[in-house]
Amino acid sequence: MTNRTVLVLLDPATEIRTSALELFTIARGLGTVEAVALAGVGVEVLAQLEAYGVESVHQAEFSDAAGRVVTGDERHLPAVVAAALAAAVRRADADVVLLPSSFAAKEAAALTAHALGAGLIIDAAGVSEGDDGRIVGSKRVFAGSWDTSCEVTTDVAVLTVRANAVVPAPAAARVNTQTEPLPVEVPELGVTLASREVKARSGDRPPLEEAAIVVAGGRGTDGDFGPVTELADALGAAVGASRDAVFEGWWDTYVGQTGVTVAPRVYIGAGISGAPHHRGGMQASQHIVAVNSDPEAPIFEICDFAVIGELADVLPQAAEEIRRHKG
Ligand SMILES: Cc1cc2nc3c(=O)[nH]c(=O)nc-3n(C[C@H](O)[C@H](O)[C@H](O)COP(=O)(O)OP(=O)(O)OC[C@H]3O[C@@H](n4cnc5c(N)ncnc54)[C@H](O)[C@@H]3O)c2cc1C
Repeated sequence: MTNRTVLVLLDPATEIRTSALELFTIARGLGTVEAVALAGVGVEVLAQLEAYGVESVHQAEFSDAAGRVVTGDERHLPAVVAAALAAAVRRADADVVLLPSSFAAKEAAALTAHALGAGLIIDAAGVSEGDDGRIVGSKRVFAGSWDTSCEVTTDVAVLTVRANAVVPAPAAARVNTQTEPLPVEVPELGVTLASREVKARSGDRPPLEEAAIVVAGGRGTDGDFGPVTELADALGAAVGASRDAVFEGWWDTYVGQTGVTVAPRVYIGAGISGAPHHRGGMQASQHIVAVNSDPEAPIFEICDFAVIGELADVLPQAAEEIRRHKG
């Protein structure tokens, strides 16, 4: 491992999400880890940064061109986040910037790379060091049909990394994280932020995009998502659906090429045929389990574990067994 500095975006600064812990875990394998926060971090956040081996945190302090302090929601606009990241890279002489793969973070990553003349990889499923010491991002493309490795040839590499790329793990030893103010001038935006609403997460289920396990139901449920949600809750999984199931009004969010793209550790598709449009949004999953009553269903061609059977029989049995093991 060469002596490089890796910056990780920490947004929000008030809590540490699993996606940030995954990025810190990846960053430790690449070099010295530092975080960039869009506000001051609290004691609890600092304790987690110490546990994950983050040597320092650059706490952005925004001001406008006239020197007035900026503390509003515009701090989260991609152009403003990019200004903070670029300032942090210049100050820390950093080599790598890691961000999660949310839509806003991808835009911020592109703007940061543009400002720094850096190489950019979006939606990496893994980040490593190549034989020549350069940063390599691996990703699945073309609806999961190709695995690619991209080497960054510029001095600075900016990458957004998909959720579940690694299992988050604390550092072998805690560090004493230093906090440092990072003065950032908010750029000329050309837009005015009218409102920003952070959506409350529904129930106890993880968000579909980030979940380590996803259970999805299709037309084969015939409108009864009870067995799907029962298994999901036994596993602590997110619930998804096929587009047809959503168009029938049986669920609200669908997985697929025109829906949400997921790449969990385990994807369970129940009563889903595995049409190309659906596969495009889930084929990058690490393990695919399919439950279908038709032995000829196309989803069986891409799954790791196939269950031929009625989902109303199979899923409750699986949920029961999981609850028993947990108990
Ligand atoms: C432009 C475009 C974009 C699209 N984008 C998407 C997208 O992003 N995501 C998406 O999902 N779809 C998308 N679609 C639709 C897609 O092509 C398929 O029509 C859809 O995915 C099929 O949904 P399904 O698998 O639930 O239904 P079906 O194809 O009808 O499959 C149902 C399956 O359930 C099985 N089954 C039936 N009863 C049972 C039972 N009791 N127990 C177990 N199994 C059972 C059947 O054997 C069958 O395999 C798109 C289509 C178009 C035209």
